[in-house]
Amino acid sequence: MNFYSLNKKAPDVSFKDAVIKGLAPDRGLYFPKSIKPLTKGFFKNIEYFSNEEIAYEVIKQFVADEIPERILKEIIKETINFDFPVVAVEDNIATLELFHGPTMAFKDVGARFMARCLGYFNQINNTAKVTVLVATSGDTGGAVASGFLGVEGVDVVILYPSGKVSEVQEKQLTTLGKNITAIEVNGTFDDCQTMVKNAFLDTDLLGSKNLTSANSINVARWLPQMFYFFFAYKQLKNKHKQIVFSVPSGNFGNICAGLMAQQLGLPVKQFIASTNINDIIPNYMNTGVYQPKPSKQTISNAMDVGDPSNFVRILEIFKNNSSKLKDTLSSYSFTDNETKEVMKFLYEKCNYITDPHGAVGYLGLKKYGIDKETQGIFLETAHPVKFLDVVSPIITKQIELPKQILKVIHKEKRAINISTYEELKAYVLKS
Ligand SMILES: Cc1ncc(COP(=O)(O)O)c(C=O)c1O
Ligand SMILES: N[C@@H](CCOP(=O)(O)O)C(=O)O
Repeated sequence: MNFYSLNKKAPDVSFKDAVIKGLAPDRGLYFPKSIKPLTKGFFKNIEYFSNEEIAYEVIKQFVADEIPERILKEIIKETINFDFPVVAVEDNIATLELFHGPTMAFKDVGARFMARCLGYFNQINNTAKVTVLVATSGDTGGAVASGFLGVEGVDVVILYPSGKVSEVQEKQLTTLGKNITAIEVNGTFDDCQTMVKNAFLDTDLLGSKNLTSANSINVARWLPQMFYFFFAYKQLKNKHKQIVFSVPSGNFGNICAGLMAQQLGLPVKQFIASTNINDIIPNYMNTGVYQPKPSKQTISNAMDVGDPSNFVRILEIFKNNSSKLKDTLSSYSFTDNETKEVMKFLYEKCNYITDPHGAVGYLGLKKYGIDKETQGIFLETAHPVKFLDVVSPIITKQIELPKQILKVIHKEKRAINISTYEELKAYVLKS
């Protein structure tokens, strides 16, 4: 399968080249040339497929023959070797828990898949060292650090906004060492993301380094995020109800993967992009004007994004037809107070502890309105333990630290402080 740049000023590339480049030379995101729906038989029999078989069916057209079937199946097996349960929360509302992986956030799936694809391509090409640049508002960094730790021939540089990630998130991305370096940026997530994008245009860097991105910019990070929408569907007892997914959204890669799953034939009535007060897309849906803004700090910090990268991919799926987009996508924004109130409600009335991002997802379903003909599913995108300072006072009890967190929480943070792109460039050039 070939991929084209959404800026339409760069040549088409194969899956392998899209993964190795990350971003197209014209700064556009790559998008698949075609999307072929899966067969009716696949959906009819989905309950009888293992998660690995489902993931293989979903991804194979995009990877095509660039990774042999046996190796792709092995990559998938290693990527998704944990659970993705759908848990009932109240009548007609369930949550898809995406936090059972090594860093307890949904990013583990994309990061592990991409690390293995890149490792395979490096091995067959005998490529010189690759530098993976990644910007994080919280969870991508930890997942990429864990997914790429010790991968031969790959150095990872993670940029994160100083003082704007949780303690657990910071430990996950700053303590692993080896081929992983953390850069603490005096700025916002958007500043980090802009620095990463600038690096891809910098001829000095491109001349001396093989750079790629492990943000959802990269198709091997983004596309596997389709898998768990199918895993959720497989688990639904009543598949005749109308399905509504609410996806807590920041950079919009995850919801865009859900919309891709729908293009493959997954029967979803509506997607809801639920955001915190960083409301660029809710505003776009109301006004038709895309107006990026500096991001504001919230308790759902991983969604503090003021210029979501993937919205261009969403527009492309709908061929820029805003009425078709509105038929399928709704988007609502919620304040921190609303989020805290609903976290308390869910704990006290439904006996379910959400993290602040999942809580925003739940609020989205409530605002949309779920009746008895509908099955609402909100994505619980990270484990509440990643946000102890927010969650503990709300539920007024201690949460036990799981083994994944105990592994890093007492380790020493190591990060390089920078404020400008020039400092990043100097670091990458000398590394
Ligand atoms: C816990 C959590 N929820 C939601 C999001 C938003 O996801 P996306 O950036 O794909 O919209 C993130 C960021 O990746 C996250 O870490
Ligand atoms: N919310 C993200 C921001 C980066 O998103 P990505 O999916 O493009 O990597 C984070 O947690 O870092």
